[in-house]
Amino acid sequence: MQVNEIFLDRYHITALLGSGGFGNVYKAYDLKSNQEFAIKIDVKKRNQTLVESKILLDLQGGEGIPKLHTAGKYADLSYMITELLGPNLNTLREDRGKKFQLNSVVTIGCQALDRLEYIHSKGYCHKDVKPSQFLLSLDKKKIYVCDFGLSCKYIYGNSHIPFRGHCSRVGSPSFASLNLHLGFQCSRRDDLESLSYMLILMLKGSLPWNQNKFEYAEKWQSIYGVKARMSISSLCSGCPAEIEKFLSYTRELKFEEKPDYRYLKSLLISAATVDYAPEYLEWINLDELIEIKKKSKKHHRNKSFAHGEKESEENGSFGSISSSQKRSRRKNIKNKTLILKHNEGLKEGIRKVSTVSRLDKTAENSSNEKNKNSSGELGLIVLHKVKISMHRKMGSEENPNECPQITPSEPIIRRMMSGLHEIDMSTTTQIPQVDELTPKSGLPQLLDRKILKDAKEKFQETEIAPKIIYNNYPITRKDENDVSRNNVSCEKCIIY
Ligand SMILES: Nc1ncnc2c1ncn2[C@@H]1O[C@H](COP(=O)(O)OP(=O)(O)OP(=O)(O)O)[C@@H](O)[C@H]1O
Repeated sequence: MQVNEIFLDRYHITALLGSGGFGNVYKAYDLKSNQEFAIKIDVKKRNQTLVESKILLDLQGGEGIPKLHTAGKYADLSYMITELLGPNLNTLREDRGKKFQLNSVVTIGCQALDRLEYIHSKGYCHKDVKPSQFLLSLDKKKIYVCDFGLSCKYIYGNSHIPFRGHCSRVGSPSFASLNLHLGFQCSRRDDLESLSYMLILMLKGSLPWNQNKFEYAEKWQSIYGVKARMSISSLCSGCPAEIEKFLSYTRELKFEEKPDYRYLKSLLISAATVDYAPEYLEWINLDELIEIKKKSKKHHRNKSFAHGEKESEENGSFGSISSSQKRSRRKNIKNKTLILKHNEGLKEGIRKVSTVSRLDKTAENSSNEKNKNSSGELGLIVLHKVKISMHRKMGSEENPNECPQITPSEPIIRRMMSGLHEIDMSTTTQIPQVDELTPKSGLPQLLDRKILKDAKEKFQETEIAPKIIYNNYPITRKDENDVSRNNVSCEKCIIY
């Protein structure tokens, strides 16, 4: 196939987009529909593209999965025609000085996790996770995953495939998990370990085992030697600590274990800088980002309406809070305070808690944006840093009306202490009740000294960072430095 040829009497080949182990991918203009497509042609004549198109068909409908237009055989070549996408992350990385900014890596990582979770939910492992398999959408705002040529089923019906050794090693050795190097059967964990290496590469600009050029025959062995010997901390040196945790977690997963995608995502979010904006990608300018956020807010609002939630449409309204509270909220933004404030209308629990946080200029703009449009519902808040801590005391003698922090109710603390990983704050039973949060009630009855003491010890002696989920938004991060005398433990959260 050559550029300028007409394929199937219909597709004018306009450029070669990429070529890999199995075939070439071309950009083509469809003379019939006047649309552009990507055509993958199996130059090795092994029908690999047909196999891939069947997997892609199974995955259709998932976010960030390229739409399959058609597939078939032409002479002895198999081909697959899909939605045209933008550049892959590896080309982009090379063009941008080999690295991406931390916050871009967080967005890429979160979206890649979503894509992998979706693929896994369909019973497949991708098996070749690396930056060149992740493509940007044409507007460069979203990450797609492509190339299912090596993908395989890990689950049939409800049964996980059995563990097997002595498997042939395929894919890219640079991103292969240690278990793939050892010839172990691929399962979900391997995709995630590969994703860890991809994140490290995007943050650091190189991987230690790629310093030397190895011959293909010795590549798997030589790379394994470096990868297996190197400690996780040296491999992740220069990266946020969360990346180290990310890699450790993925390496510790058992063959059949279902990965905790939410936990991994919350690690990434915690690694971001304070001014992180969801969906941030360094090549998108700020105006576009605000547009994306507005759209997602609108989407969320529509969803809230669909669930029958009442919403104030008044501009500048914060739901049911009073004008003095609005003023104080604005003041807090101005004063750069980081406070989770409660208001009088706590009957609806955490939904009525207004979050005030001033992080930086971007965050402030976003806060104002939110002030104009949203109902003050926590799930809608973007770019806000929130502190949720377990306080013995609510308010203070001098200012009893001030309620600087939320006190999780006893069941929440108990669940945290029992080592439970997730605390779902979106269900009413777990939302702190009015009485517990009313400053006048003084010490919340349920939080007795013993519970606080035990919880404190538990948090200090272990590395447990319980996840607080609100409306499916993971909002957790344990902040070890923030354990003050009166606090049991503090969770620094980013709600996104
Ligand atoms: N839908 C698409 N739109 C635009 N470019 C694409 C598309 N699909 C693939 N490409 C480009 O072609 C490259 C190779 O595609 P793909 O990974 O599917 O082929 P492959 O032969 O399996 O490659 P490899 O052996 O390197 O994994 C991608 O990295 C990407 O840059």
